[in-house]
Amino acid sequence: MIEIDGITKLYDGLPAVDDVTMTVDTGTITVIVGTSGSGKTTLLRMINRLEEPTSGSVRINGESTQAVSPHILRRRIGYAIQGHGLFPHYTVARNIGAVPALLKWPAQQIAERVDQLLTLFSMDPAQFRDRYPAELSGGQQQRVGVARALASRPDLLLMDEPFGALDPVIRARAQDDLRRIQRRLGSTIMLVTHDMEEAIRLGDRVAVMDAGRLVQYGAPAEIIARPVTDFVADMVGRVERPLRLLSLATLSELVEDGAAEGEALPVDASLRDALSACLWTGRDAVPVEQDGAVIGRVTFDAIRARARVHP
Ligand SMILES: Nc1ncnc2c1ncn2[C@@H]1O[C@H](COP(=O)(O)OP(=O)(O)OP(=O)(O)O)[C@@H](O)[C@H]1O
Repeated sequence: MIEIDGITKLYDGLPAVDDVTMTVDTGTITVIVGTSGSGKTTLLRMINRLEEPTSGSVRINGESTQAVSPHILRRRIGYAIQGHGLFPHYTVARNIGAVPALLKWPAQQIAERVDQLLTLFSMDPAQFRDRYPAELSGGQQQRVGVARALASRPDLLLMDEPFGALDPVIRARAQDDLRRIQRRLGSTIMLVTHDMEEAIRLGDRVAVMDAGRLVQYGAPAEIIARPVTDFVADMVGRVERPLRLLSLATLSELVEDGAAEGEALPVDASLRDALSACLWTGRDAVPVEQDGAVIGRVTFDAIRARARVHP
């Protein structure tokens, strides 16, 4: 568990981060979202002490970050940034194994970990482990950057706009990969973005920052349905609220007995996908499949009822 208690950072007497208190549960993704200059990066960098707080404290699994020297702390906390920050003269394997090597893991264990992570990120180890960063695509470099940050099984992974440089298709895939890998490894992740769509897609919890303050902290559905300030409502996008809610729910919630025409959608597709399929093909319902067999349908009416946000 990460406990951030009354943390503040002043630059020239002005607060970049203003008295933020929040708790992050182990094994979850927390996304910090806000406009430019709202203090997201400064908050993140105070957790691994790349910035020292003016006041307040951070505890990781009960231990104050001030009780550990910064360079030891940073070996325990993974850090991934936009543009990946890979060492250009190291191979992929050496980049990923950099922190385990500092921690003096045996070579065999490092090699196994490198191959395991490359495989998790859908990169064939035999093909990629000996390449240099310049021999990878942008999306592959970004995946190696995240693999490197996860290599030593850190207590916590901090990610600052990790997907900022990627095109929308690769970005969506990178988000799905991260989610899948985080679930698999049980990692605790804090991720900064200015993109509410990304926050909702990735976050178990979303922390909205405005002018250095934490204005709302909750599950994505709660932020969408009950924004506490106009600023949060604007960040969510008032018009898009029902669509965002639908993107959080899967067909499994609304599947019912009965037949429907046309191509089936998988039971773990989002209700937003089902709505889109209904609108695109003019259907009142779509069939739902699981393991290759149709198990029922989801109706347009049920989706519409589910999307209503009660004021
Ligand atoms: N080293 C510094 N010296 C002075 N002011 C700083 C410094 N670093 C950040 N700031 C100021 O602190 C505020 C918060 O910056 P921060 O980088 O944390 O915001 P952010 O939400 O991450 O923004 P962005 O999305 O643009 O990266 C800004 O007003 C910024 O100008």
